[in-house]
Amino acid sequence: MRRINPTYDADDLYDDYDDEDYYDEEYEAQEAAMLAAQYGSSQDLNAQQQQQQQQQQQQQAPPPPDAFPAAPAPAPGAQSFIISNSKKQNKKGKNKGKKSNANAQHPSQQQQQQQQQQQQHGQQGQSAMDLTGKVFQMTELLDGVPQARIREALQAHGGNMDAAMSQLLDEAHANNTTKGTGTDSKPAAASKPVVLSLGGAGKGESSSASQTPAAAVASAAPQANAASAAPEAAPAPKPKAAPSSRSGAGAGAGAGTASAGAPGPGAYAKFVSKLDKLKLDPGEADEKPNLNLVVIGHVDAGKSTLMGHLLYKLKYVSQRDMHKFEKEAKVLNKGSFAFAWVLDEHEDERERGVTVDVGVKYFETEHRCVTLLDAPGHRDFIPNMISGAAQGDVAILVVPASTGEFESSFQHNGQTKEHAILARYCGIRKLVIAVNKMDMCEWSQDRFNEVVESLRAFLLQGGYAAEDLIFVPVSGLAGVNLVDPLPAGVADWYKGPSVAQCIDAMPPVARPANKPLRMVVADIFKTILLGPITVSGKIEAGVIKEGESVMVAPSMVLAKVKGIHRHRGKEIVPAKYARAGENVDVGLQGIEDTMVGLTSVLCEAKFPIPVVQYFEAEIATFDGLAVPLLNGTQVQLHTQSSQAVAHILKLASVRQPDGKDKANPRFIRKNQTARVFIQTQDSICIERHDDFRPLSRILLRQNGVTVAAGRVLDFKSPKKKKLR
Ligand SMILES: Nc1nc2c(ncn2[C@@H]2O[C@H](COP(=O)(O)OP(=O)(O)OP(=O)(O)O)[C@@H](O)[C@H]2O)c(=O)[nH]1
Repeated sequence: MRRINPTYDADDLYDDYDDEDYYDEEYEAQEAAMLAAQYGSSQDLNAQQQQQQQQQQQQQAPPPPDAFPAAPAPAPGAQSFIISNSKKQNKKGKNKGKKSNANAQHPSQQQQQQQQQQQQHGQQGQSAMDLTGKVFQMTELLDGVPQARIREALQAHGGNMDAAMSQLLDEAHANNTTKGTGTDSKPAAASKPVVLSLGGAGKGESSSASQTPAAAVASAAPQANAASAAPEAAPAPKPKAAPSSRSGAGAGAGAGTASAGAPGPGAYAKFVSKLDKLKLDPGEADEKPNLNLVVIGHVDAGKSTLMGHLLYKLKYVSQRDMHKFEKEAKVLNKGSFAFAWVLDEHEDERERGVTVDVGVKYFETEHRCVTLLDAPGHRDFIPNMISGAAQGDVAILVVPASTGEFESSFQHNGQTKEHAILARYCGIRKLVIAVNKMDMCEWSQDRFNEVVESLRAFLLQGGYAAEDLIFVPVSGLAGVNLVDPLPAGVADWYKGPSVAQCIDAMPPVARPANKPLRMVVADIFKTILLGPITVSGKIEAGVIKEGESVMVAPSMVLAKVKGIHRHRGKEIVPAKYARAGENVDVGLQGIEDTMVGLTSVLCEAKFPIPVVQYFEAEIATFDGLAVPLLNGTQVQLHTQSSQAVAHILKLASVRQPDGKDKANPRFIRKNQTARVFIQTQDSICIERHDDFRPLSRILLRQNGVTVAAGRVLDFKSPKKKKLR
């Protein structure tokens, strides 16, 4: 990811946001239809799940093949909740630690205090039933914190759950910091992170960094037999927490389990229902809605040239710079790439005439603030394309109309189809299809129609709706039909909008501001104003605020938001907050640069994103799957926020042509729908589909080919048969 010119803003979708719209049934149905249309199923996915679960109960799963490779120990820092060990935190931690020690040494005092608080509580009119309900809710969110302590905190705050939760989290951080220092009297090394002990791992459990895969499996799946999970591994510690039962509200996530960051089912919804009640500050008035626009298509289709020329026409590139690009491109014998150089800034890209990384630019149309993401077309750089598509709300699919070029871009190995399908799986619904290089076919209406018909049929089959597709004839090189409508005499048969008019008319995509914060880091750089750790990316959910703490997953360190920059046209505008849908720069303080990386997720400190190594998923396999998937097959797993080496731990079931699911298949062929258990080599940040769909999507690739796509159903490993 490259930020080409720092910044211009966008946004505001909060006022337009409607949870019902965002999670609409129509969308749900479309996704299901997409799977069904392509992969031969029309069954309701929930019904399938239930059916599969019943089948599973009836048939005991076989043990995994002996050949299944044992996963290496998780990367240091992964799966652990760590907070940075700043001096301020140490100090706070000491004080809190002393306070809680004092409490522990004097239970009678504690009781007296409790009684006093109960009296106060009674005076405040808080019913015992209310309090018990709150204690129960908070127990779900704060795994490992004794109920008595939760009750005490609630009473101290007059039954205010938010205040009590904050206090308990603070205490946990402080306790943890104190533990990290060894004793109160010895300050810790300033930069050494410590494990947050709130949750199951708090009392003497080892951190996940040192845990064996077997232990991880055992902890992740209480039903699994720890010994059979990985027979060669070191003896597994007895699992202490049932991960399905408790949330990881930050916390919860008992560090040291395979599902360390995985809250139990329902925890997300509970947390959200609490957040929903919070009135979000409407903040600064936003002028124009933001649009994250990704440009995709086969290599050399003309993506960078088209967008570079569009930016030039919109006056985002000066004539002086354009002359410079033309001169320099000619020197390299790449004169025709001058407009592409607006976006392809790396020397390497310019010399090769190929986009490698996602180029990012910001511009405005009359009604939209656009974050432009120019994705690479070459198949070697599909992972980068996925990263760009994951940030997009809508896409421009560029296809060359020139004879032979369209055909090769559209054939089996061409990236036109692959990009379109990947974009759909990344959640993009609306496509502007720029039928480019029309100058090379003399603006022939027949050729345009031929391209449109072939593409339309494919895209409809691939899960796009007819009304979400707009086909526009253009010449990126000549700059025709980019901003102004077609001049008379060029292609009088076309009466539709130009590319810029299409962009301007794109409806903003609603994003949930009232969900736990999730911002996937797409780039890291240094800025003078935001400091040495500035990250950028799209906020998928929630709100990020200046001065507040965010959790950085998967290293699980707390960082302070030093500042936020929005991009508005050519300007960078400091902001007090930014919310879902915006693509912003955020300065982070109080962490080391090693704790944040590309694809890290900034999240709600009280409800971080799950960090897991095992999950159950529903997948649909593609034509590209040359060799059937077996138990133990290795794949490259891509999510919006992570890439990881992964293994199909177990094939749980496969959809039959008659719509029924067959349990425990021996293999899965191309174009089938299946339920599988997956293990990743390193911990990844991911959500359940039922919790937060945009971050639940997965793509599986093998040898540079996308072989399947799907969604995470739950965090668990398959049942294992007991070894006799
Ligand atoms: N004749 C003609 N050539 C074009 C047009 N658009 C792009 N080209 C040429 O196509 C070649 C590739 O253009 P790029 O813009 O680099 O293509 P791209 O799709 O961005 O390529 P990657 O990002 O590497 O996948 C260049 O030589 C362009 O000049 C067009 O409308 N007409």
